[in-house]
Amino acid sequence: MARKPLIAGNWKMNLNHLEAISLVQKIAFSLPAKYFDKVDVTVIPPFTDIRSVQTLIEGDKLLLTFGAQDVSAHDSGAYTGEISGAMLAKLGCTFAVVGHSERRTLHSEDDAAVLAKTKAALKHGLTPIVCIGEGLNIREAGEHVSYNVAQLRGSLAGLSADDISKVVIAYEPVWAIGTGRVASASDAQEVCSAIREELKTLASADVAAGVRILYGGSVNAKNVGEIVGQPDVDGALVGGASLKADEFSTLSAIAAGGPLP
Ligand SMILES: O=C[C@H](O)COP(=O)(O)O
Repeated sequence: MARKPLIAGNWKMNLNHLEAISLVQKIAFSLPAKYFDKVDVTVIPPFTDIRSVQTLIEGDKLLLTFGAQDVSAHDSGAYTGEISGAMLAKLGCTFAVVGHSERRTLHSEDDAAVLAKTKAALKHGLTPIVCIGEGLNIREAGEHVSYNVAQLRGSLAGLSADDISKVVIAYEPVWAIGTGRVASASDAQEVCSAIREELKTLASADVAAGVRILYGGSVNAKNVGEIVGQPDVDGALVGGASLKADEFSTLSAIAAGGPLP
């Protein structure tokens, strides 16, 4: 089954709302409509930028989509600091990242918490980008495949095949995030292929064939081509390189199969 590549730019805690507008304008300017037939491109700004990004994208009818870096497991109520899926959906978000390794590590989010957020995203019509990935110790012990499969099972536990068909999975080896140390294309393929195999068990072969699996970790315009050229890698979750308009547009164009902007 043909899967349209997805390039998602996770800005993390960078750029205020004015800087956000400027970056989205630059990306949109350098990626004309023809690219969007072959690649989906989304930006994932901080919560405080989302309204500005929405106004720009909807007002100018840009073909980019946007999403959030996290979503509350709760719908509403006394959860100071949290943002609900309903709020994000009302803002027009397409995606919500859940279980990013920085949330898992810095905010002690375990698979159960990630599952709850995945369910909340789905409930409100958002596409969860469910992140999994091993640390360096696991990789060096050669246990990365079983570790990622276990994290996948925990993060999707009990979801119906229909729900699983609506998620995006992002494989992000923690040792490759923000380090400049990118996994080799075959490393990425090994784990992404194991993820797809497990999705067959968790859902069905048809569902597994349709789910997009991204790689994340030091992706840039130089390495994206080889990575997304792997049979089970359907795009990238991009951190640092998504903050540079030229780099992000170029790597999105490469994922679309060209031509370069
Ligand atoms: O969400 C994105 C990933 O954490 C990758 O970040 P990076 O491209 O800066 O390594």
